[in-house]
Amino acid sequence: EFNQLECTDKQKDRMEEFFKAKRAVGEIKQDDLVNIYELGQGNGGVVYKVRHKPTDKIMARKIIYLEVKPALKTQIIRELKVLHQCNSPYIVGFYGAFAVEAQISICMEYMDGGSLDLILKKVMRIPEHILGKITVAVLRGLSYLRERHRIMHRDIKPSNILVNLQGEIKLCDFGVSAQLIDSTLHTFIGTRSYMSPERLEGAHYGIMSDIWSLGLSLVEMAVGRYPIPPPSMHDIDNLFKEDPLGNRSRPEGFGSYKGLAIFELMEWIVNEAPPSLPRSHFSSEFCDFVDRCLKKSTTERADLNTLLHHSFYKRYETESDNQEVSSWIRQACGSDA
Ligand SMILES: O=c1[nH]ccc2cc(O[C@H]3CCNC3)c(Cl)cc12
Repeated sequence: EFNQLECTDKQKDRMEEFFKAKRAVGEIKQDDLVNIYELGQGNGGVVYKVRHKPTDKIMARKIIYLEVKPALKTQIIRELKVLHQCNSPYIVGFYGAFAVEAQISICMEYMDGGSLDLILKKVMRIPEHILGKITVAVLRGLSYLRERHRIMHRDIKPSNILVNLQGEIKLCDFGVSAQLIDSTLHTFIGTRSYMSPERLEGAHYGIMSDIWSLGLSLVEMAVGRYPIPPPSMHDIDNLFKEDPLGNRSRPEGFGSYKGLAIFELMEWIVNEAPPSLPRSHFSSEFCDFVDRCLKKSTTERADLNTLLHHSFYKRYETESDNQEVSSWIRQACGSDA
């Protein structure tokens, strides 16, 4: 089910625990689930924290409303079954999927730390050593999807990277069902794009497009705001001005930052220079890592294997314990705001 070699003993134990819980749950029926509250929205669906009554198991349930012909709905459910084989410490667990009328439900492992976009809103910026651990998890998750399932993620961004209080970091919302992708392409709503220049131009795209999205996501989480158009040095000084009271309130004008309209953003990504990290606040390895991810030309951009040998990745791949991330997540979740 998953490559024994790549997992630490603790990761193996956790995977076995999940498989045990999944066997206890068995086939999920709509009437066995009760909604607790909404967790997030995205990719054409709403995600709820739910309880599976027969086992009292807490899960995340993504509901996608799709008015499609029954034949397509059956195809989507069949394609989603591949998720039963997606077992990795870096991919969020899958309990099952089912369809009722125009609703498709995807039931997944609940991650009690939430998604990184919501955490970012609370903590303003994510420190470099945490971003190093996030980079390791994302690259390993992308490698797993490519090596074992020959798929790319298609939607790498902070809101699709989930964390839990044990310090685990996992990917969700990757495009496993071709039909579901086709059926929800028109539902794009959003004010930002993590799509690579080649994808925005309608050219062929693949895993290299995920690498661009990772680079852009890392710059956003490091600086604390969506990095297009790139913040000026003045903006950076403002963003990093440690408030004397050390409180978390954002500098004035931050919240009211008027971003570009989505089309202008896409034009900027295609026509202007890519964003980069200010060397004044980050290590040269980190700056170099994101520069290699954010090359506009796919031939210059680093591929997955190059990044797995990059000094920034190497610096964080050794520590296998989640303790450091766990305590950071706990203080982030605990922080008021
Ligand atoms: O706990 C979760 N487990 C699985 C999935 C999931 C998805 C979530 O949000 C979606 C919507 C925005 N991006 C991902 C959120 Cl906020 C949480 C979870």
